[in-house]
Order: sequence, then structure tokens, then C-alpha cells
Amino acid sequence: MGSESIETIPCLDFSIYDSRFDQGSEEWKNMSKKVREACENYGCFILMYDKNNFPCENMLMGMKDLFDLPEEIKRKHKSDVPFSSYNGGDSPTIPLCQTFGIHDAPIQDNSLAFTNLMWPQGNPTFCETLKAMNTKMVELHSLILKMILDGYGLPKQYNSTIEELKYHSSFRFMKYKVPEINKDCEIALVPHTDKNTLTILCQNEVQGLEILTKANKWIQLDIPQGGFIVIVGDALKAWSNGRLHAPTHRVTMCGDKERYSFGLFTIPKEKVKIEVPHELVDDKMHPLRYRSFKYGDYLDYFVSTLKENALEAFIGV
Ligand SMILES: O=C(O)CCC(=O)C(=O)O
Ligand SMILES: [Fe+2]
Repeated sequence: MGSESIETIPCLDFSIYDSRFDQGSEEWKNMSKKVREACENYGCFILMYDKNNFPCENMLMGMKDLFDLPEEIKRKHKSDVPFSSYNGGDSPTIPLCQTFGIHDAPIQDNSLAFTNLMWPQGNPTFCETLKAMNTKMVELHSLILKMILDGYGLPKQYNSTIEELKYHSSFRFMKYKVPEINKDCEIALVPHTDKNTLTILCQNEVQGLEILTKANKWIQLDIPQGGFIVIVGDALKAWSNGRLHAPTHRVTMCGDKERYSFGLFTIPKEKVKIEVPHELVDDKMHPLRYRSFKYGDYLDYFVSTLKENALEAFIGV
């Protein structure tokens, strides 16, 4: 055996942290430092939550019913927002994966409109669970982004930047099919970085998410029940002058059980300029890596080129 140690993604216990948590306390500062370090070193971490606060089990149950609906009903979900319409698993980038994206679902009408489109007879349980899950996940995004600000010791004036970085959200449902019988394992979602600000995902008991480390090694995540995975996206990486890492990740399906995951993706306001805070730039260790940009322009660029290194190509100094 070699002496190489296997890297593990940090696991942070957030069960006592909510929006009412004392943000000046030592505990808060310690956790902010751990969040910052995890996001710098890995671009992701596992977050253990209080099960009483997040209706994950109910959401996973509801989404099984959603994916069991007839294809012609699911196809009714169409959206102008990129990657949000129903995708039935026939895309080359997501060969085994079916997805729905609901843009700005916390706005009550969007959750209701989506539910009523899928279940014209109504499905109040699904709708209420979606709204509750959304609200809680948006709160968690705010908490983590605040911790990142505090982890860098940035002044409060940047709170408004956080608001802009998480201005929109997309709630996404994913179902991964089992690989064909003659295949052991199959890539179900091709390697990519998330283009948004921050992603928080929850899954059923079937693992499959893999992260490429900075040392260029794929590691399989083992996300426990009661845990989310938090992933830094390109927009947050750019804002942080590349100090936070946006990890390449993929999903590999093995075995004979379907995988379900859902997540909330926060997305910057399209028209606002994303600009690296001057506090995160210095001549020696952290020279400026990214020019300021409008997020909407970056997304257009990515959608039209689908370049793997879109961020560097678009705004790299
Ligand atoms: O399903 C997962 O665990 C990962 C999904 C993902 O990476 C994405 O939708 O961007
Ligand atoms: Fe992703």
C-alpha cells in the first residue's frame, strides 16, 4: 500500500445553526472559518442538518410521484430559463437523468402553478412541501454566504452583494435511472462545474455524486442521511477572485436502485455587475484573476459555447 492518504470532503454539523443563531459568537466565527476553508480547499462540504427543520423525506416521496407521472404530463413543464424545462433523459449530457427546474419557486405562485400543471386535480401536500423546503433552503444559502463573508472578515456593506448573488433561485428535481443490465456503472451526469452561485443538494440513499479534487482525483461522496452537499458555483468563485474553488463534479450510477436528488441553486441577478471585493485582491498571493462581469452575459456565453473552461475564457485576466 502506498502512503497516499485518501482525501475526504469536510462534514460540518449545522444542526444548531439557523437564521436566529448569534452571528457574533465564537461558535459562529469558528464555523465561518471552517466553511471558508472547506470552500477554498474542496469547493464543497457535507452539511448535517436538523431533520426536524427540513422536510427532505416528504420531498423525496413527493418527487417519486412526480417522476411517475405520464411523460406527456411531465413534458408540459416548459421554461424560457436555461436548463429548467422538463428533460426526459434524452440529452447527451445527462444520459440517465430526468430533470425539472422551477425558477424562483419561493414565489408562492410558481410552486402552485407547477403543482397544478402536474396535478390538475391539485396536490396540496406536494405544493406545501415544495414551498417549505424552498424557504428553508433559501435561508440556508443566506447563512452559508454570510459565513463566507465573515470567514474573510469582509465588512457588512457586502451584505447587499450577497442579496444580488442569490437574487434568483432554481429548485431542481433529478431522477437517475439504473444502468443497463450489462453495464456495471455508467456516467449519468457528465463532469461540470455549476454556473450559479451556490448549490445545496439532498439525495435518497443511493450514492453516486463524485467530486474532482484540486489534485485531479475523483472521489466518491458518501453523503449520510440527514446530510446535504453544498457546492460552490462559478459565480461565487469569480466574485471571490478564485479563492473559493468551484469543483468539477459528476454522477455515476451503479447497482440496481434509482437515485433521486433535489436541490436549490442560487443564481445572481442578471444585470448586476459581479466584481471582486478589493479586500480579496493583493499583489503577491492573490492578484486579480477575474474582470467584473454581468452574470446574464456569462450565462449567455456559456449556453452558446458550452465551453468547459467558460469562466476563464470569458472573464479570466
Ligand atoms: O444529483 C446530484 O447529486 C448532482 C446534480 C448536479 O450536479 C447538478 O444538477 O448540477
Ligand atoms: Fe452540478
